[in-house]
Amino acid sequence: QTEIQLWHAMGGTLGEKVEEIANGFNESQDEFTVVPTYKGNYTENMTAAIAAFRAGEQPHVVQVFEVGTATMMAAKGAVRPVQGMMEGANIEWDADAYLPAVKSYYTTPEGDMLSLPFNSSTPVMWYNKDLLESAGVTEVPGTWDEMFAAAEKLQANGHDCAFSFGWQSWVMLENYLAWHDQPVGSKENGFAGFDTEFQFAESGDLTSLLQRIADSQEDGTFKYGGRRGDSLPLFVSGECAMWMNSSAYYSGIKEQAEFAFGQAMLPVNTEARDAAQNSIIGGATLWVLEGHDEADYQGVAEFFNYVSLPEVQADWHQATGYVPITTAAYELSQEQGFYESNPGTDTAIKQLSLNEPTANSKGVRFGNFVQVRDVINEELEALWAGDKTAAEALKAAQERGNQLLRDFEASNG
Ligand SMILES: O=P(O)(O)OC[C@H](O)CO
Repeated sequence: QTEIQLWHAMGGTLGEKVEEIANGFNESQDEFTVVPTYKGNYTENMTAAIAAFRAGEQPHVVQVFEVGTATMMAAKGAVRPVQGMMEGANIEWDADAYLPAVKSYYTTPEGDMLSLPFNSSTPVMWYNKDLLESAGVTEVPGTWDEMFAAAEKLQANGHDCAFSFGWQSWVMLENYLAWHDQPVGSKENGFAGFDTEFQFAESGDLTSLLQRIADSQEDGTFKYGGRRGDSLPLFVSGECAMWMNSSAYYSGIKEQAEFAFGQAMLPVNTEARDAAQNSIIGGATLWVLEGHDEADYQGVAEFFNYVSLPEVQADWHQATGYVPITTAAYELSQEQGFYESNPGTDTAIKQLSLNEPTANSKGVRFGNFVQVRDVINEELEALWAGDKTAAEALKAAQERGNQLLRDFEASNG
């Protein structure tokens, strides 16, 4: 049997689920064996794969978060585009089966799919029903003013920490701007060319909101809990009543929370609850690396086809909170009554498709974005620590980010 190496970044229950999918594929045929290996978080996994490629020891498939898209696109010669691989393989495959909001993030301007959507998510607002109810918050906050009003009620009820969030650049900057139909950067957020510049520091309402959040640490309204999902314990322990982060924390929250929880759309920063645009995806896709025997790619293509099967996708979606990546998997989940039995679990997909995406809300594609995210993290941490104002932090992040964009452009044309 031919082994297909798959490097991924899914820890805990998500990792177990990846193993389950690989086993399912391995049992479905007898020519190929997919071997999944957990390589750490998204950045660590991507860095490991790039280093392995240079050493000629790369896996066939690597899971890369949406942030690494431009970097992978620029790695010509290292990456085998999925569209060509699938069409060249001996399988029946339909690129149109994938949800447009998901697929468009990973396609070339010519419409060719570069990597396989596997685990796509979007940030939602997780809330502790028990805490909100006992504080007399009868409606889940839909606007930022309502968030702060809920915080007052929680405090009056003796409860500090109204909210926290994780993946802060993704949730509070990239998605905040898409949700309010404002640009993160020029050139359609980088989709129309690498000669783009960041513009996020020019959003007056984002600046004021971040300052308001930083100031609200004083009375315990907001509590910063670290990067990525590091603040999950603040929510599942019941310390913070609301938590904005990926829909893909569903399995972790279900497993750990000893209270009734729900998920709702992100708050809007205006009086009008229905003013929201649409949120943008996150999560990751599967990229195929060059350098293996030609026959191996038939196995990769078969595995990708298996991963995309309605029943495999629907099960993955329902277990994890990642959105169903094909229309058929979404419809199957509806038919199975999953959303009726688990209210709120369609929040992510509804929020992603709330409106026809605009140039500001179809996604972001910036060079060196893994490094830019680090810069944004550092600057926002300076804001939470009280070392900078929101305006200073955003301005510094924008200037440092623009330098990274220019470096990327210089090395990739
Ligand atoms: O936790 P995930 O997998 O939904 O990913 C969150 C962010 O998109 C990562 O950039």
